[in-house]
Amino acid sequence: MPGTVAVRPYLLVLAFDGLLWLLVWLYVVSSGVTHSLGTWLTWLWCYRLVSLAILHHLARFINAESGQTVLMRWVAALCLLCPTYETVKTLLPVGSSYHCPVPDVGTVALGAASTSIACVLWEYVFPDKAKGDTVKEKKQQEARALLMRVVRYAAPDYLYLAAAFLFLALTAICETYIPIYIGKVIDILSGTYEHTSFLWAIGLMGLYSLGSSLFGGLRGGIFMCSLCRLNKRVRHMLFQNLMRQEVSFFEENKPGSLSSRLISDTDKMGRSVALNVNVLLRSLVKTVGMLWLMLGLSWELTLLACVEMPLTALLQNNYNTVSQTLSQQLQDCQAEARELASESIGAVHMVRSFHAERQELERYQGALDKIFRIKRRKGIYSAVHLLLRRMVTVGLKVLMLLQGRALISSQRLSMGSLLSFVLYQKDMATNMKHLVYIYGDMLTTVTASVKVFQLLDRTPKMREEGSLAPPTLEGKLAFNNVTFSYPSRQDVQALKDVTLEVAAGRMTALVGPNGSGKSSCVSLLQRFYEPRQGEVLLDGVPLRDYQHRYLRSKVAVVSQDPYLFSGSVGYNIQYGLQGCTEEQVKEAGRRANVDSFIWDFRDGYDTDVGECGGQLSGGQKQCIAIARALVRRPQILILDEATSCMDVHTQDAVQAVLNGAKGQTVLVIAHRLQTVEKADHIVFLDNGQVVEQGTHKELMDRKGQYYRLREKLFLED
Ligand SMILES: Nc1ncnc2c1ncn2[C@@H]1O[C@H](COP(=O)(O)OP(=O)(O)OP(=O)(O)O)[C@@H](O)[C@H]1O
Repeated sequence: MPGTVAVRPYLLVLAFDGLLWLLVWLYVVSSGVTHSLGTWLTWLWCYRLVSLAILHHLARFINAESGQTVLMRWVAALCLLCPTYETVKTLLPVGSSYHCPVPDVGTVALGAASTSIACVLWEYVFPDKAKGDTVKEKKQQEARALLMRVVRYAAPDYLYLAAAFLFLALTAICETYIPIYIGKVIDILSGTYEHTSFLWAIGLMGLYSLGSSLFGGLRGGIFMCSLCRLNKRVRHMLFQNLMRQEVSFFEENKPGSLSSRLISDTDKMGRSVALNVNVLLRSLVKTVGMLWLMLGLSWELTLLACVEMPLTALLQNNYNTVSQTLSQQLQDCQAEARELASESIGAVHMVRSFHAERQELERYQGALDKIFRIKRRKGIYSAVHLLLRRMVTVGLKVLMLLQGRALISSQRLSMGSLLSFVLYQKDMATNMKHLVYIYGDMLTTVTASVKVFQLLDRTPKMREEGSLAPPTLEGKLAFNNVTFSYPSRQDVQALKDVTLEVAAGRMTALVGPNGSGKSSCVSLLQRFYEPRQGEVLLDGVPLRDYQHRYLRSKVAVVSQDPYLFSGSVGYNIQYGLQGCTEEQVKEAGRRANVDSFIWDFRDGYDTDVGECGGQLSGGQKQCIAIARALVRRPQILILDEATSCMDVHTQDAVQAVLNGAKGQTVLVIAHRLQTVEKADHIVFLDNGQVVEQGTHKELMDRKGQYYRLREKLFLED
């Protein structure tokens, strides 16, 4: 509406509405009808609903294309404001003396003016264009869409919200009436004292104060409760969606920033939107009520008070633009500092052993300096803004007091009324400020919420899982001309046209120098990534055609540095398995040589492993990880240097168990010649390519790379 929408249709609708009112006034004056209040209100509602239908069609007729929605919204507000206002007025004590059957010209004009101002403000804050042209317009649209989305998420709590809004409105109404009674008390005290009037005024003032505190408390409590529920809901959805994402997503997004989105941003989003809506509604109810009461006291002073609004709005709008950019920068810098701190603290052993404390301190200091600079700029802008706003406020207050004095001298205003007015004006300025400020706050929230919603909307980049889950599986794996690059390093090929076979029920070893692509093969077998070209097959069928759950139950992987969750040893062994018995856990533990150390712990399998298994040695963690794989009785077992931290004795014991598994396909990556020698088939990888393959004897006889590099490849036993 502002600036871009033609004013003509609005003027035409207004003129037509004026005509309708004129007919009503003429009819009432000429017929001299008198109705009861209830009948009259029903009549007024019917009349305005009919007006709505007429004006709606008129608006459509005169403005077929642009600005339709805005115009329609304005027409609806214009028609319904008057009966709503009259209805509310009859419910309030001050309005109870009301008996005029038709709203006068002033009320109708005020209604039209308030509707227009409200619509301009609304369109200004939330423009309704399908496509925003400028960055600012796009941001405003985003804010609107976001608000609607948060409102949708809050929908299940509609009963709580309805109660909270009811109490909010009651609080605002009670607060609005307090200054009127303060003014009355002053007038009674400064004029001829009437005890009954004084008691009434004091009593009503107390009653309104009590009501505002009581309803305010109820409103706050209920809002908090629904806010907590909203937070819980959004966090649950976000975590659920994060869990669905592909592995490369977690390589590109650091855990620190993801958990920050999950915890602080969701909280900020819910809190800020809820608070904004809360303040917005309260300010709106109070502003309308106060405007009405202020007009009753003096229209000249009301006009002066209203001048403050556009000036403050202008200042606030400029400040919001700067503040929003700075807030976004601040948020990014804070996330960076948090990330840095958690990385350094998490890797404190590494930092200590490399004597890198100073370096880490400097990095953190750099991040803190950035935050400080942004905060300083924010502070300066805020101070200048505050100064300008104060100057406007004080200037207008002086003008108002001068006018107030003139009104009192001409006996058009009492001292008490001036006091009530000053109290209203102060409150009014705050409410106006809130109404304008909320827009800025909403935009600031967008920067936090947009990221939350981006994460909520993100669909995993892995192809959908298949539906295959055959009852029996042979266990034959094959790579057919597989070429693969990590998503975070697209330009480097980790695997180049790899073709290899892992025979069912046999043991195959992958060997090669560091960075040759062994672990990348394992990652593809786990379907953490998709090959860029070629296929990874299980029993001749592409891996992606199998159900995820099925694959996880048939293929178990043990890595060199297994992750243990905080909890007991038993919990870690049966992690992700449902219906696993204690006997099965212990049996797997026995086979994986967990027994060699578990009984030294007082609580046996109930011993807590500490955060990330920090209370266990590397070898012990590997034993538990092997037990975790064995308890699943997988058809295919993949060991990626899974015994590297174990002592020779433990390695031999575990290896004996693994070798003894009949019919199980085993793919092993190892740096011990003894392990590799025993494999039925050895695949030698170098620089992402298969260079040689065969049995140990065949490869030794060939005297190729395997033969030449074996001293470099294998550790001394
Ligand atoms: N997550 C990753 N993101 C990007 N590149 C990676 C990632 N993991 C490995 N690479 C790169 O892929 C290539 C193959 O690495 P891979 O880990 O498969 O080698 P490897 O043979 O298992 O080495 P090692 O014996 O040292 O474990 C290397 O160049 C490595 O830098």
